[in-house]
Amino acid sequence: MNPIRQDDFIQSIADAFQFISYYHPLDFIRALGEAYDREESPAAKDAIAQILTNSRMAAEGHRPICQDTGIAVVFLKVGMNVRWDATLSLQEMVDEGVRRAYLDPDNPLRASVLSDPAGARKSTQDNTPAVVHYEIVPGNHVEVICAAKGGGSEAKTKFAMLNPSDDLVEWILKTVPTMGAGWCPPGILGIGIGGTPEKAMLLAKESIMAPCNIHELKARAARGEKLLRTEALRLEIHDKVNALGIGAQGLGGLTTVLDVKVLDYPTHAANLPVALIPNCAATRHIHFHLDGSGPAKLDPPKLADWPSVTWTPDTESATSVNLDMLTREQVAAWRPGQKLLLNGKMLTGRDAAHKRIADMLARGEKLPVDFTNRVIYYVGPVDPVRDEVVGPAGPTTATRMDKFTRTMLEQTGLIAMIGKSERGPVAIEAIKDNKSAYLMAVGGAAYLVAKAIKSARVAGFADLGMEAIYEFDVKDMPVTVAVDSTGASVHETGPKEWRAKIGKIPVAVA
Ligand SMILES: O=C(O)C[C@H](O)C(=O)O
Repeated sequence: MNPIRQDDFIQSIADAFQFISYYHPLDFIRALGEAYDREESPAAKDAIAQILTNSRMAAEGHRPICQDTGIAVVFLKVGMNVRWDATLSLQEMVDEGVRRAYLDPDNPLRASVLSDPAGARKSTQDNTPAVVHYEIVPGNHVEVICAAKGGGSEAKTKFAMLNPSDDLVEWILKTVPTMGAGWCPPGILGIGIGGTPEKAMLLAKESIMAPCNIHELKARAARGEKLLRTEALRLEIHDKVNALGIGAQGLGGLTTVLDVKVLDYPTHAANLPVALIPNCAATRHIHFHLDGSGPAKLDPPKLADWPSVTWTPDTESATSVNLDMLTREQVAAWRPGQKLLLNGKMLTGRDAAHKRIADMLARGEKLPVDFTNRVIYYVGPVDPVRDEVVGPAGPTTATRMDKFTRTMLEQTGLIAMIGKSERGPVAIEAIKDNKSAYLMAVGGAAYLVAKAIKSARVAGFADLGMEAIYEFDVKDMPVTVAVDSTGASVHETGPKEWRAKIGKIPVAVA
């Protein structure tokens, strides 16, 4: 075997991260297309239609599926007979590939990675370092898996050290509803069972690198074939989680998970460790081998393989809203589930901007931006290229902004918010008290949403990069009223309604 050349390895990593930024795995797209066909909840079906349309647009335009282009995760299985023609370490080579991919001038990806996580939280600018997992295996080639894992789904990771006599499925069915919709369902659940706590976590992450194939398991079960314990668990958890009725984007519906993956490992007699890692609607990973014959060749999928679903704004039933003339009375009149098309100017801000605003207000300082009668969009966009005004710009998880909501509504003049997923009790109380509202856009439909943005400028906190405050001018940006001025929330009513409709399985729900 020829040695693996440093530049071939680096180029393969760079190509892989570019490729997965705009191509969903086809198995995932097929599973999502089948979920769309099956879905009976109108709100969930509309959300899946946006995700599918966005996916095809990203594949066509070679622009990111999601504004959160992820943290780079790489699994390497290195054959014991592999020889290298390289001077850099494996971590350094992976990081150089990630750097090239994320700084590619044709399709720059978002720099989401921050150093000093418990302190200054400063962008590393190029999304390095990657998180690399190594295994040394027999053989003379290198097997590589590259995944771009979004922060919203990582945030919903769960771990428990159960007692050996505890019911693992019961724990999962109690836990999934507590994860809300911030992990952007429909997606995949990865479950790692056994080993030690860190081993269970790694198994859960590794499990979601496999293709969606639960339909094959179902077919085998229907033929009466005997399934392995882990395969039977996959089927049981898949059906029972979907029976919870959480649905796409937590709006209530038939499909919450497209697949469930399980990997296990022997464990100590006193322990039953279990890790749960969800993968979002922007599931992105790719697998390839290197054997010294050159860089990896990645086959682009054909657009004809995407389901023929095309979402367009519903100008007939949706209410057009002029943000430039918006009044508190109009906001108070919106009702849960109402579809809106937003027009005019909005401000943006997410985690770092909210923290800084709260700190400035506490010190009695003047903010750089006037929020009076304005709407804020929780987003961290990708930088624009060519004729774009902004890159993909889908919503970020709103619950992280809950603790700032009362301050924003009562001290800045803000009148409404846009994000994704549910709001927690603290935010809902603040919304009710201030007769405000919370609107949701579809997480994972970032390129489609960005097409509604007609101009963008940084309005404050420029040093925060993608977390700066922007002003967007939008035309027909699609959102749904998720919490109205009375505190009614579609994320509570939707899943409850669909759980009752599906409701055949007696499960313990938190
Ligand atoms: O960082 C983002 O833009 C989104 C994040 O992945 C989230 O889902 O909250």
